[in-house]
Amino acid sequence: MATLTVGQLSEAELLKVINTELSKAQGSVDSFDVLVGSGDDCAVLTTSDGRYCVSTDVLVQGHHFRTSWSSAEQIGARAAAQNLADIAAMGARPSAVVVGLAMPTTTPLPWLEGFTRGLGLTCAQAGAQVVGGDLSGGQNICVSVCVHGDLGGRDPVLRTGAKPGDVLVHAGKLGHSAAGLELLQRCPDFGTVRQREDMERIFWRMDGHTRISQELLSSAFECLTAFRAPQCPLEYGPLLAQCGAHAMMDVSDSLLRDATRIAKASAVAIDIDDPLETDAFTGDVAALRPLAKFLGDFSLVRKWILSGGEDHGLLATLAAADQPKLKGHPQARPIGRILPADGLEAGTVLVAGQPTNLPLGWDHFGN
Ligand SMILES: Nc1ncnc2c1ncn2[C@@H]1O[C@H](COP(=O)(O)OP(=O)(O)OP(=O)(O)O)[C@@H](O)[C@H]1O
Ligand SMILES: Cc1ncc(C[n+]2csc(CCOP(=O)(O)O)c2C)c(N)n1
Ligand SMILES: [Mg+2]
Repeated sequence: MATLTVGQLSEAELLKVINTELSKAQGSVDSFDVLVGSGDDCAVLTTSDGRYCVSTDVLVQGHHFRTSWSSAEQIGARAAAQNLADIAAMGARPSAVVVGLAMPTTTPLPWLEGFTRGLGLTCAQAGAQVVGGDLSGGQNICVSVCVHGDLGGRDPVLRTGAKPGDVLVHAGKLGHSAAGLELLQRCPDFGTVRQREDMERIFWRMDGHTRISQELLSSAFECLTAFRAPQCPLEYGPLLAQCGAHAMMDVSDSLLRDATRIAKASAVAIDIDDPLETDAFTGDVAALRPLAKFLGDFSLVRKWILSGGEDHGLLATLAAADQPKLKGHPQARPIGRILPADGLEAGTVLVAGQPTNLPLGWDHFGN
């Protein structure tokens, strides 16, 4: 039997499909923030201290994802993850999400089910509930997510608070998503990969001479997964806030570009350690090196870490005296320091004390 497309169902029938997936995915969410959920003109929310963090992020087919590169579940998970990361970046806990979805009538119904499942499960894992949305037809798939967060009585951690003398800390992965993107751009066949072992024959087709090691398969699969559905360590947002973070944001465009944003907003300069010369980046370098070696260019590791985006780790600045509070939380590692702007333009970002000519990272309009 041919697969149904969304154009063969009415909007009300599609909403039933969506709600069935959401109730399966979200059964475990403790929804004390949600006074009225999906089904009316608005949801009604509450927070523990009367304040909300609110943010929205748009994902456009061909610009943020391709259906030939990622499964529907992964696209749903990515849509949730990059929004949830913005809430964590304020030091808050995500509570409720609304989702706008435009799609062509030819979209297979299982795609809608998978997308909803991926989004619902990723929100549920973060303790957030999908409380509504909107459906529309469109030429391409376009997703717009709006996320709300609860500060739990703490002050929000802004981009403006970095102080000279602070330590620059990052929690999460760096460079993985950019490496996954590079793999897909160089060889779109990687879009068909569902498990690690599927990669071996594709690497063989690319280069039958190189021995395909287990390290290469793991490295490539980890990067591909990070690109398709990034995993922000969301719990580090409130943790860093509790430890006294002065400034914070999630790294969406690149470490260099987003550090520049904090530096400009806080009127300071930032010096990032060289990823290839300091222990802080050992995990990222080890994961990225086999893939860079296969692609024949070890300098890609440095470029992916510094100029690659979309891992959605948390970049924060913290007084040096507060850094020991992060002991026992290994994902948060010091990767640099905040300098006074004197003698340097505010917003300057250095790498190992030197200006860098690496690309600043993603810009939708300036690339
Ligand atoms: N179209 C818009 N209208 C009004 N404000 C906007 C618009 N686009 C972005 N902004 C605001 O500009 C600020 C900077 O945006 P930026 O894209 O750096 O933030 P972000 O949402 O954290 O980015 P990312 O989506 O990459 O995580 C944010 O406060 C954002 O809400
Ligand atoms: C098909 C495809 N091509 C290129 C990219 C790379 N990309 C798109 S947006 C972005 C930065 C964050 O943007 P935003 O601030 O909008 O979240 C990056 C690195 C991709 N994800 N998918
Ligand atoms: Mg952000």
